[in-house]
Formats: sequence, C-alpha cells, structure tokens
Amino acid sequence: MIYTITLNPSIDYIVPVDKLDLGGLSYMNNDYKLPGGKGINVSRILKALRADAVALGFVGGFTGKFIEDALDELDVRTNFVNIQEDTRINIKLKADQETEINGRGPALSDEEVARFLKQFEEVKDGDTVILSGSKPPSLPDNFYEQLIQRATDQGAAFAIDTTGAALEASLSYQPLLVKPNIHELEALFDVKLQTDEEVIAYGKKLLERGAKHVIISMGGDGALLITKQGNYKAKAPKGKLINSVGAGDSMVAGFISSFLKSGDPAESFKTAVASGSATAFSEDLATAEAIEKLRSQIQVETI
Ligand SMILES: Nc1ncnc2c1ncn2[C@@H]1O[C@H](COP(=O)(O)OP(=O)(O)OP(=O)(O)O)[C@@H](O)[C@H]1O
Ligand SMILES: O=P(O)(O)OC[C@@]1(O)O[C@H](CO)[C@@H](O)[C@@H]1O
Repeated sequence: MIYTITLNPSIDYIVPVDKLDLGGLSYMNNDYKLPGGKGINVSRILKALRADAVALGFVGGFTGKFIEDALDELDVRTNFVNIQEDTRINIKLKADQETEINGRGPALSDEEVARFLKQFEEVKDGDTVILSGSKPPSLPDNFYEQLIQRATDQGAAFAIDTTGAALEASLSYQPLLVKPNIHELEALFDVKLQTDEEVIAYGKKLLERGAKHVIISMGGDGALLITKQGNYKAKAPKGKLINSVGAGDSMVAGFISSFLKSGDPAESFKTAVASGSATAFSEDLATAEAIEKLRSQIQVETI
C-alpha cells in the first residue's frame, strides 16, 4: 500500500482575473475550488495511474468537509483525522502571472496529533509513505523526521517532497525519492545554478547524503534525475502552460507509481515528467489519458 501524508491540506481556490487592479476592484472569471495540499494531489494522480493509495492527514471544519467530499466523489481513498479548526484555503490567483497566497494552517491539539500517530501504526513492512508539503505551525519542526523514523522502523520505504531543514534531516534515512525544484536546491545550498552540470553536482550531494533517487524539476525546462547508476535528463514537452499548481506533486506520483511496478528509474522518470507536464497543461490535475499521450513524446537521455 502507498500512504500519502498531507499534514496541511487546503482548498485551492483558483481565481482567474483578466486584469488585476491592485488596490482597486477586479472581477473573477469562472473561479473554482479544488481539494488541495501536496499529498492529496499525489493521491489523486496515483488514483489516475491505478496505484492503490490512502491519503492520511488532518482535515477540519467546512473546508475539511469540502475536501473529504470532493475526494470521495473522485473515489480517492482517505483516512483523515478530523480536527477542531478549519483546514486552510489557499488562493491561486491567475492574472498575467500566477500568484499563490497560502494559509499557514490550523492549530492541532495534542489529542488530534496522538490520533494521527495511532493511525500511522497501520503502515507496515513493504508499504511506501509519501510525505509532501508544509506542516501546520503547531507541529514540532522535527515532525516529518518523527514520521520517517516510525515508517522506517515499521519496514516501509518513503519519499519526501519538502524543503529546507526537513528535507535535509530526511536524507540519512535513505528516501526512495526527493524532488526539490531547482530554486529549492539553490536555496538549500545558497547557490545560483546555471548549467545542467552544476545542477547535477548539487543534486549529487543529496545522493551522497542518502537519497536513492533525486529529481530536480525545472518547470518548462524539464527535469534531471540523479541516481547512483547514472544521470538522466528529460526536456518538458511543448504545450500551453495552463496551471503549474500540482505539477511537482504529479511528478512524484508518476515516479513512485511507475518505480514500484517496474523498478526502472529511467522509465519511471519518463512517467514523472509526463505526469508533471500533463498537469501543467490542464486546468485541474492531469488525467491518465493526458499522461499516457505525453509519455510517448518524452525522450530520456543519459548525461
Ligand atoms: N511550462 C511547463 N511546460 C511543460 N512542462 C512543465 C511546465 N511547468 C512544469 N512542467 C512539468 O512539471 C514538472 C514539475 O514542475 P516544477 O519544476 O514547476 O515543479 P514544482 O515547482 O515542484 O511545481 P509545483 O510546486 O507548482 O507543483 C516539470 O519538470 C515539467 O515536467
Ligand atoms: O503550503 P504547502 O503545503 O507547501 O503547499 C500547498 C500547495 O500550494 O501545494 C499544492 C501544489 O503543489 C497545492 O495544492 C497547495 O495549495
């Protein structure tokens, strides 16, 4: 079984505006709401790719109910801990540029956290846990590390898509996959990276510190995969960028679902890039058909 962990889900409120008048009044064009949060997005793509997964995390209030109902409708399996405070709403403003305004997230009580940890005991030998996104501020800084420690003790593999200290702390536990984007990699090492060689050199540092596979995503410039066996590059297919929200999560889902079936990093990387780009070219997350169609266009080269 795959478990996705979304400690801080969100309603993603997509707000298209023809022209944004800062300080004035603008009207929305066909705004819509999606169940969001990185792990939830991963679960939705896993569902599209027919991989069995359960989404875990915390949801609360009317916003939490919206997320549970929307995922039920999409037939995505969930087992959330219900909490007292409302789940956050994240604003995705689409004018001539995309602007994101994310909430910090609700406060969690000790009892709510204890219920989550109890539930986490169901993770067992052979399972894969995917940890993605921010944590609500009331959780301790090392909460991801605590979960990784538990997952590892329980015999499960894990992948992690987060940034900064939480990403660094995860490396010695040998994540199956880490997927910083190029800006997150730059921030981690406080450098500016120009060439593929430079990106690979810094990606390799994550490998040396324990990660088994490192994907560095680069938006419309595609991605690099760094492994002990070799390094790979895939250009992103050409298309109209409609929505980059969830492109990175789609990559994680694409890689993990394919790798668990095939054990082949290069093939899994191809599915990852196809999944990321198919989401970038859609209003919502990618469909299985869109992923399959793009997959045939993607060339993975060894570099
Ligand atoms: N403009 C684009 N054209 C084609 N593919 C894209 C584009 N933007 C993103 N992608 C695809 O999605 C992948 C992930 O994108 P990106 O590097 O933006 O991840 P991210 O920053 O983690 O995304 P997010 O946080 O928005 O989910 C890219 O490697 C690429 O395959
Ligand atoms: O604030 P976090 O947890 O880092 O990111 C949350 C978020 O921006 O990430 C997803 C896209 O990757 C969205 O569904 C969601 O709104």
